[in-house]
Amino acid sequence: MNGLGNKILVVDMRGRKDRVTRQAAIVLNADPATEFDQIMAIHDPKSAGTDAWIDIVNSDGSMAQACGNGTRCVVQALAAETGKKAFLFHTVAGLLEAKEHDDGSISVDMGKPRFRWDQIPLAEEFHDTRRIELQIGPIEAPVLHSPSVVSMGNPHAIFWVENDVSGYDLDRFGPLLENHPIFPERANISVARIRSRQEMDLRTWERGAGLTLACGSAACAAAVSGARTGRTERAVTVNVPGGPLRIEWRESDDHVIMTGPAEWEWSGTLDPVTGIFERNEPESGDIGARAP
Ligand SMILES: N[C@@H](CCC[C@H](N)C(=O)O)C(=O)O
Repeated sequence: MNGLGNKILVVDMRGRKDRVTRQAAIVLNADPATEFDQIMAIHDPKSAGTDAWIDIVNSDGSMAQACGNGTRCVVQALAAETGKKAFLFHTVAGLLEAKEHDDGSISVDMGKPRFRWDQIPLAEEFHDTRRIELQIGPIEAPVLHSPSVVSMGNPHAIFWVENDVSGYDLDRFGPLLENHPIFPERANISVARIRSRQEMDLRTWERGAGLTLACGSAACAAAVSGARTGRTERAVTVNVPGGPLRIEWRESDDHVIMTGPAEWEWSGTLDPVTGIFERNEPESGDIGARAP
């Protein structure tokens, strides 16, 4: 599936006790036919009242705590299978409520952002995470500097820029910043350009996945950071290379709600241990399969 071009493999692990292995992720990502940004592995629920436990695996085989676009894909797959519209998922980061709307768009409650330096986490204490001392490029004329940092369950750094976000060499700076010692668990690195108090453009170098066409949790992180630094309102459109996402940081309960599309592409049979994969014929009726 894809969520605004974020390439997601939704893997049905229900009824099994094992998990998708790191080896399977690496094997799948090495094949252009199955390369992906994230795997969303749907497991049987671990607690009453929830619909599923979700494991999130990046294309380098590392585990992630949040994936906004992938969660929308899971909602669409399960909604197509069950006819249900509303879901409650469990991940390592906690509970996630999500629903499919009548127009096919999907909203995910991404929970509360966390701002404390040790929640993100950062390697050293910063009192104000709206702007931390971090820069890349020549000292006198840094290319990127002073990001806002926030956890949406996973760590994000948002660098505010003045120029077109596509002009920044994230292929080069992304890996350096992702692995900067200030981020002990690495971080997702984004550049954001404000268009108005209701709109911004965003490009993201994802931890464990590299440059992607969309990163839902980064869009939430940017929206929250925009509002927190006085750049934007609490409800914004975030344009990522794959298209727009609607983000609202609700005042009533501090939760961040992300709304956008998901799209089913193809299906197949996967051995989640070895990564051996066989693609199904189109229209097989597997979970998520939709009539064109
Ligand atoms: N594409 C995702 C984020 C996936 C996880 C991230 N790379 C991490 O390791 O934190 C999204 O849509 O949020």
